[in-house]
Amino acid sequence: MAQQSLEKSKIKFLLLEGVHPSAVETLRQSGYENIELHQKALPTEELKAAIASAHFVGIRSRTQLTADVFEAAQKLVAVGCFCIGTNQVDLGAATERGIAVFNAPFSNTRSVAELVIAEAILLLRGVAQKNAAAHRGQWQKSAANSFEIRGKKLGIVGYGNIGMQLGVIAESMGMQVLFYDVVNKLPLGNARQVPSLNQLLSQADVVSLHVPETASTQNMIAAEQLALMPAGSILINASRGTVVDIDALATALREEKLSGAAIDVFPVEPRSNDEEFVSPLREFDNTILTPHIGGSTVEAQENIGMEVAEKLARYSDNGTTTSAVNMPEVALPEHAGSHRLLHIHHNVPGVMSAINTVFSENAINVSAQYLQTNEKVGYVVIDIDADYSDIALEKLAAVDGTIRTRVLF
Ligand SMILES: NC(=O)C1=CN([C@@H]2O[C@H](COP(=O)(O)OP(=O)(O)OC[C@H]3O[C@@H](n4cnc5c(N)ncnc54)[C@H](O)[C@@H]3O)[C@@H](O)[C@H]2O)C=CC1
Ligand SMILES: O=C(O)CCC(=O)C(=O)O
Repeated sequence: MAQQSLEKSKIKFLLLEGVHPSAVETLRQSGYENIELHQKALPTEELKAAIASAHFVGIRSRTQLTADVFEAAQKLVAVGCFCIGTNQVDLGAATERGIAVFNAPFSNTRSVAELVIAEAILLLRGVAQKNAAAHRGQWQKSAANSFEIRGKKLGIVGYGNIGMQLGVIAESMGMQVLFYDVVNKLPLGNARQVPSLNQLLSQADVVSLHVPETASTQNMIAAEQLALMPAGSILINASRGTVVDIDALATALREEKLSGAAIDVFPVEPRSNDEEFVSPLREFDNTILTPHIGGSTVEAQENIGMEVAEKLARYSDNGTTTSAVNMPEVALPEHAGSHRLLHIHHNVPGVMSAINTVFSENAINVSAQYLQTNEKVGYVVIDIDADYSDIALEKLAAVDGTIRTRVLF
C-alpha cells in the first residue's frame, strides 16, 4: 500500500474508551483537529464503521483490534494503546499491514503498585469481610486473623516495571520480597529471585501477579498452583484475567484455603459500566473485586494521554517509531526542505538492494537514509528532493517484500 502525505486537517484520530482529555489537548497542540471521541469501547460492527476512515486509533484495554477489524481499517497508520498491555491488539496482523502500535510502558506503573499494597494491607487485616459485615449491620471487632504486613513475605510473579516498583514499596513497609521471573533480574533492595513459581507459591504470605497476557501465562495460577500456597495466604491479580483460573480460585476461597484475594482483572470483563459484572467471586466477602482500575488514577491517565498522543503525533509528523512495540525503533530528525519516504518491508534478503536500485536507476539524490530492522520487519526512511517523491513512492511500492510505503511533506 502506498499513502500520499495528507494535510493535518484530513488526518483522522479515533479515540475510544474515554482516553484522558490530555490526549486531545496534545494532538491539538500538534495541529491535529480531526478527532472523533467515544467514551466507551464500540461494539465490533460500529468499531469497523468508525475505524474505516481513521488514520490513527487510540484504545485502552477493552477494544479488541483483531485481524478482522484491521481488514476494515484500510487507512489506518498506527494504533495507540493508552495503557501498558497490548494483548488486546493482534500485533501480528498489525505488523503484516505495516501498522505501528504504541503504548505507555510505565505511566500507570505506580498506580498499580499502590493499589496492590493497599489491598495487601486490607486483606491481611480482614478489612474486606469486616467492611461487608458492617454494611449488613454486623459488628465484628476482633484481632483474630488480623495481621500487620511488616515481616510478611510478598511473592511477586513477574518482576518487570510494576513488580519492581511494588517490591520497593513493600520493602519500605517491612515486607520480605521474593520474586519469580522467566528472565534473570537485578533484585532491588533486599528482594530475592527464586528459581521456580512453585518455590515462590509455597513460601509467600501474599502472592501478587504482574505478568503480561501470553501463552505462557494463561491459567498460570490454577488448582495445582493454589494447592501449593500456604493455608491462609492471599492472592492478588492486577495483571490480566487470563492468568488465573477463576473457578479454581473460587474453590480455594470456598474451601478457606486462602484467607482472601484481590482481583482487578477478569477472564471476561463488561464492555462498559452499564453492563452487569458476572463472576463466581461475587459471593465472597473476603475478596476485593475492582473493575480493572489498577491504572485508573487521574495522574496516570493524564500522563498516558500526553505520552501516547505525542508518540502518535510524532509518527504522523516525521515517522519516528521510538517505543513502538511491533516495529523497529527509529528516532528521526525533522525533514524540512525534503520529502520523506517511509518504507516498511518484510525483513528478507534483497529488499534493501532493490530499494537502493530505485534511487540509483532513477538518478534520485538521497539526502538522508535511516534503517532499522527486527526479526520480521525492516523500516527504512529516505529523505529526497520534493520533485522526485511521486515517482519514488510508486517504484518503492512495487519492490518485492514491501508491506507499506508512505510519503511525508
Ligand atoms: N490492572 C491494570 O489496570 C493494569 C494491568 N497491567 C498489566 O500488568 C502487566 C505487567 O506490567 P509491567 O510490569 O509494566 O510489564 P513488564 O513487561 O515491565 O514486566 C512483565 C514481567 O513479567 C515477566 N514474565 C513474562 N512472562 C512470564 C512468565 N511466564 N513467568 C514469569 N514471569 C514472566 C517478564 O520477564 C517481565 O519481567 C501488563 O502486561 C498488563 O497486562 C498493567 C497496567 C495496569
Ligand atoms: O486503564 C486501562 O484501560 C487499562 C490498564 C491496563 O490494564 C494496562 O495498562 O495494561
